[in-house]
Amino acid sequence: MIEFANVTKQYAGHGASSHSALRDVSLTVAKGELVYLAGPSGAGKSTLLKLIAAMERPSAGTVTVNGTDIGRLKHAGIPFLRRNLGLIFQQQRLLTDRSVLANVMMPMLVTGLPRAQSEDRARAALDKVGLLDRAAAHPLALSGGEQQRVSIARAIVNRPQIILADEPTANLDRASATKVFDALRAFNKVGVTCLISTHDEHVLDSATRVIHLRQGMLQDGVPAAPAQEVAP
Ligand SMILES: Nc1ncnc2c1ncn2[C@@H]1O[C@H](COP(=O)(O)OP(=O)(O)OP(=O)(O)O)[C@@H](O)[C@H]1O
Repeated sequence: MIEFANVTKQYAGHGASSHSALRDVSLTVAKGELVYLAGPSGAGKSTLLKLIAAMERPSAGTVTVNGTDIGRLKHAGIPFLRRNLGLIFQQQRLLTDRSVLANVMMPMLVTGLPRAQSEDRARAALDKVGLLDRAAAHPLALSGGEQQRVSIARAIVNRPQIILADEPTANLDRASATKVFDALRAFNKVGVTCLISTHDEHVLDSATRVIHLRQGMLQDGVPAAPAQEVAP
């Protein structure tokens, strides 16, 4: 379970007079939910996801992830938190000097899982995102959408309870974006909680839950329809 209670985030360098990246945000995401984050550029979507992953700390309020208070989490506790998180962020690009398979094996090798077992699980993950036949390829030989699906495979190999994806379909065409969202939805179907920021209207229109942010604040429900013209 993820809980934000009156969370404000102000980055260092943001003066007192400037706006906060998040302002007094309270929300709950239950285990197994699929939630999209929507809002214009700069609305605070990435900040919200980074707070869950302890990549940032709240300036005020509390962020709780599976009972852990992120604001009080010691540095040494971060790897334990992240073990339950599958992160799909722009900063975590694939390593281009090794194969797709090696990229997906990496999170398991760093936790000390034996190589043979890591390879089996990496192949199974690549199969789930429809890319097993590209295991030996190098990431740069793949399309943007395929690379993003490899990132998803890499994010889920350690069987996280929660997937956080920050605009996973930015710069992808419709067909590639559909495959990326299908892969994420498939993991949600087997019980993984998913939080996905996106501008993709296609996906937002059919979503069961969308959190709208604007200038760091939650917008309740769907944005209001444009004002009706009043007949003279
Ligand atoms: N590391 C940082 N230092 C200072 N300000 C930051 C930092 N990261 C984000 N901000 C500011 O916080 C606000 C929210 O940014 P954030 O990246 O969370 O928005 P976003 O909704 O994810 O935007 P986008 O859709 O463009 O990715 C913006 O005003 C941004 O400039």
